[in-house]
Amino acid sequence: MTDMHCAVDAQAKLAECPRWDERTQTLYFVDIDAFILYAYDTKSNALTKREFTEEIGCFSLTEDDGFIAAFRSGVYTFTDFTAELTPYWLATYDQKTTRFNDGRCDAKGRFLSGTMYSPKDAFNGALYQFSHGSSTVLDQAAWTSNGLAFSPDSSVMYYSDTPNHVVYQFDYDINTGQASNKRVFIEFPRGNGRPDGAAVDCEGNYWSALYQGQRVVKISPAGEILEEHAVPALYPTMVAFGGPDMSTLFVSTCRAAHSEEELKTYPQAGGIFAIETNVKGQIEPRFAG
Ligand SMILES: O=C(O)[C@H](O)[C@@H](O)[C@H](O)[C@H](O)CS(=O)(=O)O
Repeated sequence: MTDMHCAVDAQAKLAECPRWDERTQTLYFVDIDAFILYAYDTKSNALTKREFTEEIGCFSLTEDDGFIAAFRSGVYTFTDFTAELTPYWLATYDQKTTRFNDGRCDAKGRFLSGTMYSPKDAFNGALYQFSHGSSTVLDQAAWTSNGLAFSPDSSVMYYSDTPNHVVYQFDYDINTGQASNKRVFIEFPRGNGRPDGAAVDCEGNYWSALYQGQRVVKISPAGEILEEHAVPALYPTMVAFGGPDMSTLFVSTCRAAHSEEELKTYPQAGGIFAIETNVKGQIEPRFAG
């Protein structure tokens, strides 16, 4: 396996939600705190951006090549990279303390996204599910919703609460969208990184970006750490599989959390890094409406 290299030197405040478009070989990602959605065309190396007026936490592509995205004020759709936003679900939570953070679609095209409750004095972070105009709260017991991912057969849903250093598993019924039997999948010791964004490969392994842990870990479905990969930044935030054969692992990173002294060691923090793996990732499901 090759070392991790910088694929996009974005210098982002908080790069997150890398998402591979297999149809166009484009890597999309956000800079949450700069209110930006980026598109990196891997064929031309062109990087384009769209600026919004609030934090964009995460997004999924749609079946008709549009976007559904979760912001601070709610969930919106847009038909292409530059199209105007159409409200899908407006926040019922307190926007002064809460915003959407991590999310993705399940295999039936339902969009799920969890919220980040910044005061961290109550477990107000919730996991929402959106489909055909309706919304459902699947869980409400987190500080920072993160690490949402699904097993290849959709029978297991993963969901992390970053500041509490834990990743949960749920049983997931892809036909009904119901999640049940919440249990701890893995807990990480304090002081050496905490589970941020994640992806599951085609073999069912859970790849987790360890925020403040300077690495990505590959974890078996049974919860055994199989591999660790160092990241040239202290704060990896999320991973995504992509590339011509879906075996490239992209890793987004946060720049703003580094000190000026740390940035001398990690000058490309805030970038998107990449490493070739010996497994294939799942193609991301698209929002069905
Ligand atoms: O990258 C993310 O998912 C969050 O937006 C980050 O801010 C990060 O996960 C969060 O800050 C971690 S924690 O809440 O400080 O533990």
